[in-house]
Amino acid sequence: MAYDFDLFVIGGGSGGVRCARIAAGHGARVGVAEERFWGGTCVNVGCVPKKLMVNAAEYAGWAEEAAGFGWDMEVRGFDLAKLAAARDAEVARLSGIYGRLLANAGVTSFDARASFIDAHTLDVGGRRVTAEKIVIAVGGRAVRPELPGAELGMLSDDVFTLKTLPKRLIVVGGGYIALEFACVFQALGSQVELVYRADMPLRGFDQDIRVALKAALDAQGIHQHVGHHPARLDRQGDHLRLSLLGGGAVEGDAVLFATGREPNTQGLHLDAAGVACTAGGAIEVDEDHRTTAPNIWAIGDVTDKLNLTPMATAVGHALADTLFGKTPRRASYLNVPTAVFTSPPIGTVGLTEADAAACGPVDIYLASFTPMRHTLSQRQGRKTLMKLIVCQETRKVLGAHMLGEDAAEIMQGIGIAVAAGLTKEDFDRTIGIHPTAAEEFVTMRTRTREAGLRAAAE
Ligand SMILES: Cc1cc2nc3c(=O)[nH]c(=O)nc-3n(C[C@H](O)[C@H](O)[C@H](O)COP(=O)(O)OP(=O)(O)OC[C@H]3O[C@@H](n4cnc5c(N)ncnc54)[C@H](O)[C@@H]3O)c2cc1C
Ligand SMILES: NC(=O)c1ccc[n+]([C@@H]2O[C@H](COP(=O)([O-])OP(=O)(O)OC[C@H]3O[C@@H](n4cnc5c(N)ncnc54)[C@H](O)[C@@H]3O)[C@@H](O)[C@H]2O)c1
Repeated sequence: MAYDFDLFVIGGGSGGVRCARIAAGHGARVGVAEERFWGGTCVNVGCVPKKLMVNAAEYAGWAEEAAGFGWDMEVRGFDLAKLAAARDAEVARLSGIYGRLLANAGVTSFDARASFIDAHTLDVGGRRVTAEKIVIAVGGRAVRPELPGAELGMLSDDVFTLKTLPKRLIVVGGGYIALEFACVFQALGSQVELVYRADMPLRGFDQDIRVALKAALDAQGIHQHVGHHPARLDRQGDHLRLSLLGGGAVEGDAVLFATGREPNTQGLHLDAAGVACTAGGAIEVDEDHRTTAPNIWAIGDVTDKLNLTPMATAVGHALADTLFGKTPRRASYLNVPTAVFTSPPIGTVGLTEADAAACGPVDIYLASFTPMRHTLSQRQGRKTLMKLIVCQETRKVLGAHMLGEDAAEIMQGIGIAVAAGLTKEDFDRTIGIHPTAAEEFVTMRTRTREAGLRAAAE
C-alpha cells in the first residue's frame, strides 16, 4: 500500500523536530503535526524562557555585590513587563526558527492536533493522513495536585504570562521547577514561601548537594516549609491561603504548583493503534524506543525516562538514523550531565554517593569554599561545594557534583570525562585553569572519607 508519508511525527517539540528533520535529510518523506507551538515545551514554556528569567534574576545579586568592588550603584527597581516583552520576542524568534528548519529540510508541517485512527492512519486536524512509520513525540504537561481549590494556583506555563510580580509567592514542590522558580522570584523581589514534602529539596540528588542547597535557600531569604503536604487552597479577600495537612497554613498573593508533569497522551486514541502505556501513564517502549505497535515509536517526555531536552533530541536523532540512515544506534541514558538553575546553580553527572556506595567501596573527595568573588563582595551564603565519587577498585570517577556559581557550565566538560570513564589520576594529571573554581575538580588531593564498605563485605 502506498502511504502519504514514510514517517509521520506527532509533536513539534525538541524530540519531534529533530527526528523529523534528520529523517527528511536521509531522504524520507516526512510529515509532522504540532497543535500548539513549534519548538515545544523547551522553547516556549520551558528551558529557554526559564533561563532568560534566571539571567534576569542574576543581576539582583551582581548589583548587590558590586559595592564590594568599588561601584556606587543604585537599583531603582525591576520591570517585569519589560523583561516579559523581551523574553517573549526571543521565544517567538526561536519558535519561528524551528518552523523554518523543518521547511528547509523538506518536511511537511501541519499546524494541527493529530490522533490515531489505526496504526497507520492519523486524523490530523480533521484530515486523514497515512504513514508507514509513526513517531509519538507529544511531551508532557504540568499537573495540579488533587486538592480542593487547586485551580486557584498557577502551573509553570502560567509563570510566563504573569503581568505583575507577586509580593508573596507560595511555591509547592521540591523538584527542578519549584526550586528554579523559587530562586528566580525571590531574587526579582517576591517573598517566596517554599512548601515541600520531604526533609530536603531535590529528591534523588546527592545528599551533600541537597544539604548545601537547603542552606543556600535559607541564606537568600526563601522561607522553607519543610515536610509539609498541601491540603487545600482558599481565596481570602485579596490573598490565597494554602492549608497544610496536620495544621498550619501559608499565605500569599499567588501559588505556583510545581508538583510534577504527566505524559501528554490524552485523546491520542492509542488503543486504536495498539500502543500500550505503563502504569504511570507513559508510553511503553523497548530499548529502541519501539512501542507495542511494530511500526510506531515514542521519544522524549512522553516516555518519562529522563525528561530533559538534550535527551529528547539525542533519542530523536538516533531513531531517525536507525530507521532511515542505515546506521542503527541508540542514545545512551548513562552519565547524562544535568543542571538545576537555582541560585547558586547545581551541576551533576553520574552516580550519587548513595547509589555508588550501594555497589561497592568508593572514595569521596569534597571541597567547600567561598569563591574569590565573594571575599570582596561579602555576599553571604554563597559557598561552593564540589564532590567527586571514585571507585576504589577501578579508580574511575563515578560521579561529580557541584553547587556553586557556573556549575552548569563547568559540569558539561566534567561530563565528558565521567562518560569517558576517566580515573581520579586522569583528573589529577590535568593542569588546573587558574584562578577559577573549576580547577578544584583537578586539585582535590586528599580523600575526605570512604563509603560503601559494608556493600563490599556483603
Ligand atoms: C518550566 C520547565 C523548565 C525546563 N527546563 C529545562 C532545562 O533547563 N533543561 C532541560 O534539559 N530540560 C528542561 N525542561 C524539560 C524539557 O522542556 C523537556 O524535557 C523537553 O521539552 C521534552 O521534549 P519533547 O519533544 O519530549 O516534548 P515537548 O517539547 O513537550 O514537545 C511536545 C510537543 O507536542 C505537541 N503535541 C502534544 N500532543 C499533540 C498532538 N496530539 N498533536 C500534535 N501536537 C501535539 C505539544 O504542543 C508540544 O509542542 C523544562 C521543562 C519545563 C516545564
Ligand atoms: N534544569 C533542568 O534541566 C530542568 C528544569 C525544569 C524541569 N526539568 C525537567 O522537568 C521535569 C519535571 O519537573 P518538576 O519539577 O515538575 O517535577 P519533579 O518530579 O522534579 O518534582 C515534583 C515535586 O513535586 C512534589 N509533589 C508531587 N506531588 C505532590 C503533591 N501532591 N503535593 C506536594 N508536592 C508534590 C514531589 O515530591 C517533587 O518534589 C524534571 O524531572 C526534569 O526532568 C528539567
